[in-house]
Amino acid sequence: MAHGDTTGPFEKTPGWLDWYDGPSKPQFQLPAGAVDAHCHVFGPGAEFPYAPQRKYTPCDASAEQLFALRDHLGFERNVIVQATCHGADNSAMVDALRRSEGRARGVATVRADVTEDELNELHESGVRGVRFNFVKRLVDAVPTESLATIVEKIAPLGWHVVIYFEADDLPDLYEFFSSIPTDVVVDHMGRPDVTKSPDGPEFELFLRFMRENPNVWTKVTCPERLSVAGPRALDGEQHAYQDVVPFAKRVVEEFPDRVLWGTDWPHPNLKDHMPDDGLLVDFIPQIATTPELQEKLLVTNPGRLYWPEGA
Ligand SMILES: O=C(O)/C=C(\CC(=O)C(=O)O)C(=O)O
Repeated sequence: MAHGDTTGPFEKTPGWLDWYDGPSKPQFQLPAGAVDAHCHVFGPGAEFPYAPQRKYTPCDASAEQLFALRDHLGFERNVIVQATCHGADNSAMVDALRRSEGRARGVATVRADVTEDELNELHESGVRGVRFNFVKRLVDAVPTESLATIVEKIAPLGWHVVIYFEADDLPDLYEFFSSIPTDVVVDHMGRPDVTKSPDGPEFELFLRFMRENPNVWTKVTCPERLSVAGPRALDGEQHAYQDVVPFAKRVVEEFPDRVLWGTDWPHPNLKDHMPDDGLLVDFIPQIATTPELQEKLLVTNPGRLYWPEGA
């Protein structure tokens, strides 16, 4: 695939899977105003170099390519999340926000010594949150004291905190997460092990975390990352990732006003397969089964968090 060769001066991580070229048109018609609330841009590396401390080197995935996918799938807007391969240099993401003509908001990575001026500039470009990543293969650990400093700095701007962790780590992080006073958005339902029961103790802890903390939201995203048994969103499959459905459906039904959905394009670090993004959109009606739930998941909820002033 041609796009996989465009890494500029960088060499991709061996075995890297490039994003899917020529995705199908979804059969599911997205509601007007739908937001892809979790996606990334990578580079292009020749223009926005990847960070020296990165744990992976992706293929390029530019703002233009993201916006073309948005239009193809039928989304109106994007939330672009800073990817760890760019470290705390948000310039590729900010450049994409500036080019989006108000149709994208961002989630940045910042360090504890970030200044008020820098935060104001990020805000002006469309950033509305910061991401704290606890996935060990992606980042080196940052002390929670530094993260608490960041929270103090971003709270006056009305921003929220996106947290990315694996289910095994929730017990240790539960108290810290519960202490965050801003809105908190959990990536990918806290990455449950879907070979376990959705009614078992591991997922119950995550549900309890959401019940006890009304400021906590979650993205019911990444079935392609969480699924073990498939089937994969390829070759026209309309019932992909059955093993993830009970988890995501349960969350959508219990917390309809605190869920978000996104493609996760360009799907960093998938090892097994690269999904057809059109078929990924067709996953949505399996987990949000009524027009009311779909409207909240795709339009109302991301609107409240990222465009509270109105579209
Ligand atoms: O795209 C995601 O959400 C998941 C990622 C990558 C990531 O978070 C990052 O690079 O910042 C993953 O599990 O490798």
